[in-house]
Amino acid sequence: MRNITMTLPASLPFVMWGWRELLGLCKIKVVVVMLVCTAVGMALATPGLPPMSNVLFGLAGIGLASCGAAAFNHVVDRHLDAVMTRTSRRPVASKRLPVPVALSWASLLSVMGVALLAWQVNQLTALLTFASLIGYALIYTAFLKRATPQNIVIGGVAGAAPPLLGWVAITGQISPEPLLLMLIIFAWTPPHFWALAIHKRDDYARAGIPMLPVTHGIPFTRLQIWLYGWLTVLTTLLPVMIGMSGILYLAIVLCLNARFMFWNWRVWRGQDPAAPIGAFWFSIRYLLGVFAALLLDHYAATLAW
Ligand code: HEM
Ligand SMILES: CC(C)=CCC/C(C)=C/CC/C(C)=C/COP(=O)(O)OP(=O)(O)O
Repeated sequence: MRNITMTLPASLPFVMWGWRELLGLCKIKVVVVMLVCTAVGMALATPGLPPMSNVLFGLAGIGLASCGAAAFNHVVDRHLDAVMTRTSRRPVASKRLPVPVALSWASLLSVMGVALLAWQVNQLTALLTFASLIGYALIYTAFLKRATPQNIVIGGVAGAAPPLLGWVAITGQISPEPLLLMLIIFAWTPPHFWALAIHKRDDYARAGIPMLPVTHGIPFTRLQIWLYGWLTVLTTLLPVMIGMSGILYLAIVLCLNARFMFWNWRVWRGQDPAAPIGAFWFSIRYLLGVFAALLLDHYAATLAW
């Protein structure tokens, strides 16, 4: 008895420390934004409210699988992460968390996420989520990231999947509308990431990762951000063109697009060294804004009926 009361409080800090490190593998903030995009995909899939059990189990399963994918990324990239200042303090890169523990955690989250989707949502959502997981954790992280400056463009397909996953979790089938939402995130990924890559160019060069600013230089990357920025803006107009969203969405998105392109223009001009990191942070608020506008417009139209 005495032993138990002694060991329990003594082991508590270890347990707490362990959970903090394990959560640190999950890229929680990125996953939360992905789940917002997933939830919007779910909402837009049906005129009224989507079935609550599909929403809850869908978000839980997709969230767990995304955290699992992020944890695999920490394991696969540990040697690269250790070299870059931005990532060197990560749990596996800094050797605070042993690789087998991180691998078990990544596998547990991934299996739980995909199994939950197959069991409580539908097979197609489970399959597409599994494909996104493999796309990010294996194809992007283990191969593309080290192989080509187009890594994030191709790998962006996996990151762009959340609205499709959300839609399929409700309807059980793939339709053009969620593919269009996916296209918005796909086009947005290069301005989102390359802005950060310009800011952290030396980090990527030191780690030998062929990101665009390293292989083709910063002026060329600035131009690509400007061009992909315009492509993103065009994709955000497609929901209106196909009658999926209305005037409220258009009004909000025009304002967001003006601000987004102002940041991208500042990056393109290349006169302000703080512009790339500013554009990176704005890109996240921009994406959240576009998806919030889709949601708002959808429910405003439903209420008007
Ligand atoms: C292949 C596609 C993508 C690449 C290469 C990429 C890259 C990155 C990188 C390198 C960071 C910095 C992370 C850090 O400092 O820990 C970041 C941050 C972030 N990304 Fe992305 N990203 C991608 C797709 C996405 C998608 C699809 C979303 C959401 C739908 C997203 C949302 C975010 C958010 C919210 C942050 C800020 C995290 C924080 O505050 O710590 N990203 N991204
Ligand atoms: C199931 C599903 C939807 C999976 C998607 C999983 C997921 C968390 C994607 C995030 C995209 C992202 C942050 C890429 C950066 O990786 P990086 O290795 O280039 O960045 P880093 O250097 O910060 O690790």
